Amino acid sequence: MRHAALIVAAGRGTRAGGPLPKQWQEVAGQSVARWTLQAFAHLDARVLVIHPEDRARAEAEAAGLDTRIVPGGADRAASVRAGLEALVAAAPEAVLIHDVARPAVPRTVIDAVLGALSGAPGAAPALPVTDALWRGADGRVAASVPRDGLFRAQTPQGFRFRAILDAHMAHRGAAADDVEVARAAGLDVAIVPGSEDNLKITAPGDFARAARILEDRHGYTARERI
Ligand SMILES: Nc1ccn([C@@H]2O[C@H](COP(=O)(O)OP(=O)(O)OP(=O)(O)O)[C@@H](O)[C@H]2O)c(=O)n1
Ligand SMILES: C[C@](O)(CO)[C@H](O)COP(=O)(O)O
Repeated sequence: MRHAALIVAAGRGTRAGGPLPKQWQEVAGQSVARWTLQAFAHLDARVLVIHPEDRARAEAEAAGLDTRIVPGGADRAASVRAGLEALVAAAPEAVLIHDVARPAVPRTVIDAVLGALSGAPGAAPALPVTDALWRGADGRVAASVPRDGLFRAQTPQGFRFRAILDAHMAHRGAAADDVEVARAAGLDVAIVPGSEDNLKITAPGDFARAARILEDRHGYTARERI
């Protein structure tokens, strides 16, 4: 087996709100989690890391997508570690670590990350910051901040499997993402072009944005699909 997808889905989606954690809510006719798993259906293997209470729902959403489901941990890094450990026996050459909450990740982004791994042990998509940046204090602009060289990080963040497994096992403390863990272990991470479509559903308004992107891309509306 060559390329595996590790989808982290053990979060509770508190900022997004709603009756269920965001990954189990529906956008454009099916759950966020199913859209995300389908985006990686062409890879050789998939691991979905979940909260233990969500197993029945996860099994239903992953039906037919040849996905191993494993319990995650208290924070994102712990969930990634659980997913990496589940892949040890399969020993893929590369693993793409992705937020379940990014259901509209384009195929071009996935391909760019995989392609860049031939030249670096890590690769991740990002978008350059284009707006002016300020530091604020007490509701007032306190300073302008140079935006040169700043990027908005996305997932999937891809790595040679052994390298990121070792990096996660050695890592202590919190990490914003897997690039931070990789860099702490001395791994070089290439930046590849991200996409505005690859939004992370974080706040309630993001469901509608994700639905618009998926409906435009797939040529139907949620109503037609049902
Ligand atoms: N213990 C955790 C926490 C987060 N995640 C995953 O990490 C990704 C990015 O996290 P975020 O968007 O912050 O999701 P939540 O933690 O679910 O959101 P919130 O902070 O609003 O509760 C998500 O796919 C989430 O499911 C995870 O697998 N395990
Ligand atoms: C990994 C990540 O998606 C990169 O943008 C992000 O750091 C995780 O989400 P959070 O909102 O920072 O918890």
